[in-house]
Amino acid sequence: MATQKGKKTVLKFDSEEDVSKALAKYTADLSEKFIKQKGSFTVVLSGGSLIDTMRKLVEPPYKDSIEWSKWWIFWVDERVVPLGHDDSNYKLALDGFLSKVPISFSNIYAINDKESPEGAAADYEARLKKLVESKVLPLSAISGFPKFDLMLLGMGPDGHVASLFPSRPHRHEKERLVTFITDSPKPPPPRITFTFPVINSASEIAMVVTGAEIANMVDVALGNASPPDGIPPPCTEVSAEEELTWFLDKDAASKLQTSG
Ligand SMILES: O=C1O[C@H](COP(=O)(O)O)[C@@H](O)[C@H](O)[C@H]1O
Repeated sequence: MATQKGKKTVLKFDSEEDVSKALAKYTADLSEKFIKQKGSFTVVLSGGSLIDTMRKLVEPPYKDSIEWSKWWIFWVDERVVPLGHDDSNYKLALDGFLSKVPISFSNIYAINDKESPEGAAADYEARLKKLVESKVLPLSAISGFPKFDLMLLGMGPDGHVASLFPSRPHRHEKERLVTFITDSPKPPPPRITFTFPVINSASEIAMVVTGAEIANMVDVALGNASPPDGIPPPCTEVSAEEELTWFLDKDAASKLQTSG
C-alpha cells in the first residue's frame, strides 16, 4: 500500500462572510473536478456552525451551476435523536442546505433514528460497506478504509472534531468505520461518529472554523501552541489524503498572527 499523505493549507479571511464565499467556491470547484473525474461527488457534512457558513453555496451562481444530481451526502457525526429533533445534524442540514438544492433523496444517508447509538453506528457502517461493494465509495490505497471526496468539518473549543472528544477513548478507534458514544461531554450525550481512519482517508478535508472563542484551540491545532493539559486534542490528528484546507476568519486566526 502507498503511504504518502497530502498537504495542508491555511486560509485566513477578514470575516465569516468571506469564509462563506470562499467555502462555496472551493466546494463548487471540487464538485466539478470530482464529477468530471469519476461521475459523482461524495460529501460528508458536520453539524454546528458549518451549515450556516455553507449558505453561499445555495445562492447563485453555484445553486444553478452545480450538478446536484451527482452528489451523495453523509454525516461525519450525528446525534442519536429523531431526525426531526432540533439537536439533529440531519435536520440542521435539511433546513439550511439540503432543502434548497435538488440532491436526490436516495443519495442522502441519514442515520436510522429508530436504533440505539450502538445499533445506529452498526447500521451506518453496514450501509457504507454496501456502498463500497457497489463501487460508489472506493477504498483508500493508503489506509484500506472508504475514501470520501470531501469532508466539511468543524471544531469545538475543546478541540473535538466530528464527535471525537479529547476525553473519550473512541477517538483512538482504529478498526471500525463508525463508532458511538453515550456520554458526549457536549449535549446531547448519545451520538455516532466516523472514526479517524475514515476521516483521514478523505481526499479533501475543509476545517471550517470561525469566531474568537476558538482562537486558542486553532493555535494548538496548527501546532503553534501546546495543549493546556499536554495531551494533543483530536483536531491535531486530522489529515487528508490530498489536501487539508483550513478556512479561518480573522477572529479564529487572531492568536496565529503573532506566531506567523
Ligand atoms: O457537536 C458538534 O460540534 C462540532 C463543532 O460545532 P461548532 O458549532 O463549534 O462548529 C460539529 O462539527 C459536530 O458536527 C457537531 O455534532
